[in-house]
Formats: sequence, C-alpha cells, structure tokens
Amino acid sequence: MKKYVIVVAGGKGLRMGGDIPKQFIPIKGKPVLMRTLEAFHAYDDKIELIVVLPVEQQAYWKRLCADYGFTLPHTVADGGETRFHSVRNGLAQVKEDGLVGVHDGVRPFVSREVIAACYDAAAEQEAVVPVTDVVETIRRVEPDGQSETVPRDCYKLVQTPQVFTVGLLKQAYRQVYVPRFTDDASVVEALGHPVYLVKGNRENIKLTTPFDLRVAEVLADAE
Ligand SMILES: Nc1ccn([C@@H]2O[C@H](COP(=O)(O)OP(=O)(O)OP(=O)(O)O)[C@@H](O)[C@H]2O)c(=O)n1
Ligand SMILES: C[C@](O)(CO)[C@H](O)COP(=O)(O)O
Repeated sequence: MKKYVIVVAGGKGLRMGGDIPKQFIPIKGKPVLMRTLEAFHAYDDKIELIVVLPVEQQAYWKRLCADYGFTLPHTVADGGETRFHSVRNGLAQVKEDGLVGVHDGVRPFVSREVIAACYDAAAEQEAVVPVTDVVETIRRVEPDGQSETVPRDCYKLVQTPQVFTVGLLKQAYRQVYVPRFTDDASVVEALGHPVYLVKGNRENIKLTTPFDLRVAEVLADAE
C-alpha cells in the first residue's frame, strides 16, 4: 500500500524563540527536521516525504540540505496560517490512495516501532493516533480559580504521527477550520469518525520551549 507522511514545520515557534526556526536547530550537530525525515525513511525507504515549510524559509532549507549533504527526496509545500492550513497544503501533494501520516517536524525522536504501529493499525482502523499515559496528577481549574483533582486514567497525551487512509483525511480537511482543530484526529472526529489509539513513545517529545532542547541533547546522546 502506498504510504505518505506530511511533516509539518510551518509554524512560528514563538514559545521556542531564538534566531533559528526550531526545526533547523542542530541537535548533536544535525538539524531537527533532518532527524525527523530520517526517522520515517528508516521505517520505510519508499515512504513519500512531504515537508511543509513557511515560504520564506524554503530557500534556507534548500541551502541547509546542500550544506549537510542531505539527499533524501522530498516535496516541499507551503506553510499556512495555522497547523490545520499547513496540513491542508501538504495534503494537496498527496496524489494516490493509501495511507497518509501527519507528523510534527519538531518530533525527531519518534521510534520506528511507533511509526510502524501507527501505519499498521491505520490499514485496519483508518484513523490512528499514538498516545502516552499521564504520569502526574491533573487538576481542572474553573474560571473562578477553584480547582479539583480529576481522574488521570480518563486522559491521554497525544503525539504524532497520526495516520489515516488518504480518502478519509482528504474528506476531513475539506471542512471549514475551527480553533478546536489542534491535531488531525480532532479534524477527522468532527466527521463523526472514531479514532483508534496506539501506544506512543515517551521520547517522542514536541520541541516546544528551550527546555526541550536540553532534553533533546540527552535523548540524541542515548540513540
Ligand atoms: N501554521 C502552522 C503552525 C504549526 N505548524 C507545525 O505544527 C507543529 C506543532 O506546532 P508547535 O510545535 O506548537 O509549533 P508552533 O506553532 O510553531 O509553535 P508556537 O505555538 O510556539 O509558535 C510544528 O512542527 C509546527 O511547525 C505548522 O506546520 N503550521
Ligand atoms: C498535534 C500535536 O502535536 C498533538 O499533541 C499538538 O497538538 C500540536 O501542538 P500545538 O501546540 O497544539 O500546536
């Protein structure tokens, strides 16, 4: 079955800050986005890679690929106003039926096992999301500042890649954007389609703040 992955790196990285967009920051000498693309290529060397980048960063990325001798073939699509719009732009490059994953460009430590589990399950279930358990106590805070502990077993932390059949994801992304579409599963769910959960890997962190870069250096050392 034909496989695609849309690697979204079209955001602003405001919480990370800094001079270099977070997807280009080197971790142990290799830019984050290259690590992410290599993880999918290592899973399946025939998977089609689609990278979504802001238009103004695309020339820089091309130069970076030349500088690092990065030769994995990939298509580049334009970043959009929100993650939803970036995914929609990437999806326009998906031309055949099969399975399509959407993965955050800034999650370079996804394991090969988790990628495989997501694509394998999607062949049966059509819509698959990797999750991890909540490892701390959670409190819900009301608008008036009152708060109470809620049962943590009722919650999971959501990762990517989120993998779908091409037809289903294309149908989902024809919907009008609403702010509660923070991931791909929420867009598919809005069609009334159930989402199947598989176990993610704890190392599969989203590099969001400078603290995460410190963790990333340690995780890269352990590879
Ligand atoms: N318009 C957008 C917004 C986000 N993303 C991507 O979606 C992923 C998850 O987003 P997040 O890490 O929250 O990145 P940013 O939106 O860039 O971060 P911030 O909210 O701090 O600006 C990232 O790989 C990001 O590049 C995207 O492709 N297009
Ligand atoms: C899609 C996502 O990675 C799932 O955890 C996440 O929602 C994206 O980050 P954001 O901060 O919501 O943009």
